[in-house]
Amino acid sequence: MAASFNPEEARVPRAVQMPTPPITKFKIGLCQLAVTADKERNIALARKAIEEAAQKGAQLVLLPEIWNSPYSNDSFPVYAEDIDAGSDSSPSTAMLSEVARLLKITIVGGSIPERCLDKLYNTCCVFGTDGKLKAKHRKIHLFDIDIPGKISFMESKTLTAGETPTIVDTEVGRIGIGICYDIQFQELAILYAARGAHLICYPGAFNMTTGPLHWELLQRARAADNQLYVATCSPARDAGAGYVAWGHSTLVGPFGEILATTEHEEATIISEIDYSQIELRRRVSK
Ligand SMILES: NC(=O)CCC(=O)C(=O)O
Repeated sequence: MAASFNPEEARVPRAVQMPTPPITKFKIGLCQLAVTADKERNIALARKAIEEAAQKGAQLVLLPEIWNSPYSNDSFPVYAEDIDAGSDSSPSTAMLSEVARLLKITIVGGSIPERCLDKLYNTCCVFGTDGKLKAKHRKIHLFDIDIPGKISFMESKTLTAGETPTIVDTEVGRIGIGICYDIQFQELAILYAARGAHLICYPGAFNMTTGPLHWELLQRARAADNQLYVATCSPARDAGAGYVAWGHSTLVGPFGEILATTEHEEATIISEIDYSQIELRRRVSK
């Protein structure tokens, strides 16, 4: 006998009570950076892009996954920084801290390879308007892929997986953090929504195989399912790199709508976030 299905019993309330954000409307800047093998240049370029975004009114700036180093297992150990050992050991995060403080903006600092004791992580640092480190997210789901003739990459060859979700209260609302492949795991986004996130930021470097298939789809799905904002930021595409990034940094609203996006070249997107849209979304479709 077929089991009967009662949609009323099956229905789970989706609308989660969210905390009142400190600000309802603000501009976000997504800096799609051209990453090179020259770390100092990468840091200088990131600084310039952040300053330009802030000049255009961005109160929150998001950087790409692995923006200070080429995205490769050979590079991760060479470019890795000890974030907890202070600014001398981590010029990349020292720069982020300084610009966040000087410009009084919140920075979700993409990710860099992090060295901690004998381990390496793919780590995102969040800085508040006072320049203080508010949170550190270590990529939980390492990207191991092998599609014959298309793409093969094993982050787990050099990196260790993070163990904890990261949700942080900032001057621009409650933000959940995921790094790239973390976006494939809906349960992480559900958890952030359940904990009252207004926005999930995913620095990410999808590639020429999975980018066209999944990048936009996943961002819109995470935003629409959880009725919140999703922001992503990729490195710009370098067709000559060992790993070719898809680009297409994007902001998606709580209805699953694309609010702003770009192609694959170096670019900074400035777009508005309006958290009253989350309430509206949750009122119209409980
Ligand atoms: N850097 C990454 O985690 C890439 C993830 C990706 O491309 C995917 O398909 O997922």
